[in-house]
Amino acid sequence: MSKINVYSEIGKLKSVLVHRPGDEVENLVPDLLERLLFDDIPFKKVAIEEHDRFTDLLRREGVEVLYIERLVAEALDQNPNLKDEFVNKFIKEGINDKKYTKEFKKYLLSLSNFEMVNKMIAGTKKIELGIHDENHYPFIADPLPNVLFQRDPFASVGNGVTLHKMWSVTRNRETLFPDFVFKNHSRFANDVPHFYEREWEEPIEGGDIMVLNKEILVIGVSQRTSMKAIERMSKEVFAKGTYKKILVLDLPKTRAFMHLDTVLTNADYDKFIAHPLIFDNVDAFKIYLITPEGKTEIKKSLIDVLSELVGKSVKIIKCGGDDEIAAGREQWNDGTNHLVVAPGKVIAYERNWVTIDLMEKAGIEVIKTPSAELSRGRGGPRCMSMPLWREDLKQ
Ligand SMILES: NC(=[NH2+])NCCC[C@H](N)C(=O)O
Repeated sequence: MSKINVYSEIGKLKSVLVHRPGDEVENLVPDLLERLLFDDIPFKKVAIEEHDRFTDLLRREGVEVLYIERLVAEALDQNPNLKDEFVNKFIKEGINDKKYTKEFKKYLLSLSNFEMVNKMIAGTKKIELGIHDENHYPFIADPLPNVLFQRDPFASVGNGVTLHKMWSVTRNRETLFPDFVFKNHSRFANDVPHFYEREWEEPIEGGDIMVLNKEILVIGVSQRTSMKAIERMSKEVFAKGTYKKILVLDLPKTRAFMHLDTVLTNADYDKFIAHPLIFDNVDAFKIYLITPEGKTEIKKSLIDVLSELVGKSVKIIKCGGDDEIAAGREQWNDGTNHLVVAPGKVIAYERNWVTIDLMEKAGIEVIKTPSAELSRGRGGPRCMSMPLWREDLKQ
């Protein structure tokens, strides 16, 4: 039996991967925010409460919630012989000053597997190891606050996964975790085809990958994902998967278009949520179709192309509606970024009430989840989750 089954964005969600926020959010200071790609410092206690609420809502929908930190620890428990190599790899990629390698390794190995994985995510300060030196940089290894966004380091595509080369140095270590889990955890090992590898050169992130159905993917070329990466991935999915077409949206390369899912998401067979930016910029981006025969530019409007691909006339719900202030505010707080739990049923940040109202009027059922602290990292319910199993769609 296959271990991953994600052939759409909307099929009933059965199993999802997340990360419960931990000490990493208390290892953020203003000077580090820009480099670590986190926009503010969340209040840890409330961020955890909000996240627990989010996962409770998922469980109520009958979804199995898995935690990346637990899966990595379990994979290490199951394969004690691989621990040394895993720790060496983490240190090699994460240590800020090689001269502390020995101390840092000794420290990590003194922890239980679960504590160690959480520590790798939380970051380690020099003072925790009793180190005081002339270099005032406080961390032996930086925190990884964006592990919260399990959408990005890998993506489930059909029965396989793409393991990503991340655009930023700060996020690249995050992919060590899913890479280890898919290769070694007994639930997945040797049974999940890889359509991309973290060692490959060109960047690609999961927020840009939309699984439209069994044969079509929609992928954004964005600040984070390059055309070359998509072309390389296309060869693998065409050869090893069920895929026949990739629709590529070549978006403007700005932070507002950080990932495709910050401006466009699917909510039902024929419904998408989009930010006005995507329509205001239609002339600024090109649309391509990649098939096994090659890449061609498509000179049609996005709505027409999507309607053709899903075989129905597509309706777009505008994030923030026609009020440009509401649109700007709600997109900033991930108003376009919903997790679909079943066709026409989504989990959304409750603060984005203008967009929620428009979705409800369009017949979408919206489950609201709190977001005062979670939204400070610039990611919504879709960014915080990676589906591992969705029921297949009745076409
Ligand atoms: N799929 C997404 N939109 N993820 C959002 C990631 C946000 C994160 N702070 C970053 O800059 O990488």
